[in-house]
Amino acid sequence: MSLLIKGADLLGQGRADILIDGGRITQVGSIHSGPDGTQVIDADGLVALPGLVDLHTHLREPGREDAETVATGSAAAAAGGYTAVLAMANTDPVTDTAEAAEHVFDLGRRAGLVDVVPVGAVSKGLAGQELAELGLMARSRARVRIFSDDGRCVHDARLMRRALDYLKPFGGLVSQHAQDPRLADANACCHEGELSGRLGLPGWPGAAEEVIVARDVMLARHTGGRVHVAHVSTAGSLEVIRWAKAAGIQVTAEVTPHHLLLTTDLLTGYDPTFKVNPPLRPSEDAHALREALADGTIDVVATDHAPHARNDKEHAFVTAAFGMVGLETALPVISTVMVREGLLTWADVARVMSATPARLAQLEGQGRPLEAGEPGNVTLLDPAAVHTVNRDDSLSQGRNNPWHGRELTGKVVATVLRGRVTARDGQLAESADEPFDKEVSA
Ligand SMILES: NC(=O)N[C@@H](CC(=O)O)C(=O)O
Ligand SMILES: [Zn+2]
Ligand SMILES: [Zn+2]
Repeated sequence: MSLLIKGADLLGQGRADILIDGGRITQVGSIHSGPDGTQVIDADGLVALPGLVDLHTHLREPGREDAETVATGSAAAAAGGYTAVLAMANTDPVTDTAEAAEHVFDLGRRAGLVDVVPVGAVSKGLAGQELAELGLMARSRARVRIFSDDGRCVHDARLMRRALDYLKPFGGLVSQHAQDPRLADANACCHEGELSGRLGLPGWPGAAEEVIVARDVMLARHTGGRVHVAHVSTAGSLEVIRWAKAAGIQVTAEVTPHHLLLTTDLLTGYDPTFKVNPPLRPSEDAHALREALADGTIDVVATDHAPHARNDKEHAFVTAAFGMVGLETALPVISTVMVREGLLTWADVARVMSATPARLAQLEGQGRPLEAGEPGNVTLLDPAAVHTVNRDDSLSQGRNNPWHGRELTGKVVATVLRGRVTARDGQLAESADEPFDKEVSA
C-alpha cells in the first residue's frame, strides 16, 4: 500500500508532494500519481513535519488500566501527531527489568499506532536504594536508552553518580525529575510564594528543582555521563543549564507545553486539574522557559502526559493526584505559543518535537528529515485552524485536561506511521485497524 501526500508545505523548502511506499519515503517533489491503488491525501495548506516523538509519556499500563492503557495512550498520541512515545517507568509493576521493558514494548507493538519505547527505572521499584537492571534493559529487545525514576527524584547523589557511570557505554541518559525531597516533600503542590501562603497550600520552591539540576550537572561533568532534565520549570534551572552547556557538560533539558504558558495564579480556584509536578510557576518563569526554548537552551518539548482516573483527581486540591494530559494538545499549544509569536519556525518545531527527542532516545527510524529513503513517518498540520479544546474530544481516558475551553491555533490533520495513516482529524484512521505487520529496518 502506498500513500501520496499532495502539496504539503515542506519546512521552508516550499510546496512538495511526498510518496511513501513500503513504509519508506520513495520520492519528494512534484509527483503526479503513485502506483495503482495509492491512497492520496490532499495536503494543500498543511505543514508536513516528521512524526513527533514524545520523550515523556505516562501510559499507566501495567497496573492502572482504569486511568490509561498502552492502546488508549497510543491512540491519543497518534491523534496528537506522534509516531513514537517513551513510556515512563512508574507503572505497577515498575519497568525495572528487561522482562518488564519487553512487556511494555510488546503491548505497544500490539496496539500498533505509535512506537512505544519503554523508559527504564534507575532504581529498583523506584525506591532510590539500589540500581535497577540497567544493562539488561539496555540489551533487551526493547533497547532501553533512557532511564528515569520519574514521579520521584533520584536524590541519592551516589546512586545518581553510579547510574551515570554505568550508562556511558550505551550512550544512555538519566532523565531526572529534579525535586529535592527535603525542600519539596510529597505534599508540596503549589509554587512557594505569596500565593501559596494566601491559598494555604504547601509550598514547592523553585530551589528544590534548581539544587538538584546544579548537583546533577556536576555529576555529569565528573562522570562524563549524560543527564537530561525532565520538565524544567524555573528560570534558575535555566541559568544552571546555560552555564553547564557553555562548560561542555552533557546536559539536555525538556519543557512541557503547560509550563510554557500556564501559571501559578490558575490555582486560585483550587481546581485539581492544575495540580502538577513540578507546579505551575509564575509568569516570569514561563517567559524565561519560552525564551530558553527559542534560544536552544531547552532542547526538547515533551508532554509529561499524565492521565488520572477521576477518583484520583476529583479530590480536594491537597489530596488529588499530580498530573495533566497533554498528548493531543502539545502541537497546537506550541503552534499557538511559540510559532505564532515568532519564537520558533516549523523547522525548529521539527527539531524540538521530533529530531532531538529521537536522537536522545537513539530511535533510528524516527525524527528523520522528510527525504527519499527515510522512514515514512509524517505529521500533517493545519497551521491556521482555530479550535476550542474540549476535554471530552479525546482518545485518552484522562479528562484532566488543563486546556479545556481554551482556543488554540493549529490542528493535527493526519499522522502517518511508516506509510500507514494512524489518525485523521483527532480520530483513529480506518486503516489503523489493519493488522500491524509492516516493519522497516533502520
Ligand atoms: N507530572 C506529574 O504531575 N505526574 C506524573 C509524575 C511526574 O512526571 O513526576 C505522574 O505519573 O502522574
Ligand atoms: Zn516528573
Ligand atoms: Zn512524568
